[in-house]
Amino acid sequence: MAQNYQTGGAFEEIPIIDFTNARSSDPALRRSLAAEIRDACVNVGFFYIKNHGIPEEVINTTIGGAKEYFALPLETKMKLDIHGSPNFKGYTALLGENTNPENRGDLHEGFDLGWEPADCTDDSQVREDGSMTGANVWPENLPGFRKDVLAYYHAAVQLGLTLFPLFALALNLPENFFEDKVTKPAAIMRLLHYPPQPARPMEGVQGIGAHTDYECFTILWQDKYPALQVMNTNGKWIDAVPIPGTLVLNLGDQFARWTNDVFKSTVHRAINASGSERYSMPLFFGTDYEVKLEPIPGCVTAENPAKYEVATAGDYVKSRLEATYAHSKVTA
Ligand SMILES: O=C(O)CCC(=O)C(=O)O
Ligand SMILES: [Fe+2]
Repeated sequence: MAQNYQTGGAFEEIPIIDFTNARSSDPALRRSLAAEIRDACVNVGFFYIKNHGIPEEVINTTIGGAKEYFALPLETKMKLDIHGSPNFKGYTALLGENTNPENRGDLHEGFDLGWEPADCTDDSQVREDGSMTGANVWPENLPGFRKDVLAYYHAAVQLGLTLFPLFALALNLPENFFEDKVTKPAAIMRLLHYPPQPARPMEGVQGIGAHTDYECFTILWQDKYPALQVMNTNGKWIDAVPIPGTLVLNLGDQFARWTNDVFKSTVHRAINASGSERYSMPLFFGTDYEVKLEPIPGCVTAENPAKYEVATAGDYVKSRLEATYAHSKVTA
């Protein structure tokens, strides 16, 4: 059935959506929340989640661990260099990543991990179901770091799983439409540290260059220092100012491809001009590796003909990650 996805003009602000009713047993409340989500996804591609349900304590402990980790000597951190990882896990040094090919490198350092059980202490339980999965790597001599980071990872994954039925409703699909497509979600989490941008930054260097995310959606925690900016359809940068107690959600390219751009994957960047050290934690929520991103029913119409080649979700993300890290790859 053809659907009418009305889009408004260029957005000037990012909506705040209250998730108190996300798990309500009342279908009318879930539907009303889905309608708000739909508006945000069709017009903005970004929204804040209020009452997201992840305890502050879990967030604070994980960020405390991130600060300790990034304070380690560079030499120690480089032992887990992401360029030595077959599955994009481990440490990215300053300028080690280049999200916008027109730039020269991103002024942040990062630590990347994927799924493993919350209480994992060895690698025997690691899942092997696509080339981005497989063992995480962990720093030595940081007691509690693995457990603390995994506590946030699993809380954010649970929040992500709550979102899929709402996205399905937002697309006028049955609530369980995505259920069999996220049985072992390819969710990649990053800890990010942005040093203050110098007053006169090197040309082509930003905290993170203008880009779209690669997966279905990203759940982002950001600290109190403003840096994130989102581009509206007029090419104007809109500040995604930190709002205490909220998370930022943005859609990525998997969803844009899957919905034939009915859901927007919006360009964004971060520039830390605050003068302070800034920390953030994105969790990129992809579907199962082998899911084919074929246009979702109702998203291809005479007015909105198919725009994308069908790709496998995992292959698509992998090719984008390879391009991101290629600029600093050390070849033997
Ligand atoms: O740190 C931020 O605010 C944004 C991070 C981001 O866009 C990303 O990692 O893809
Ligand atoms: Fe991003």
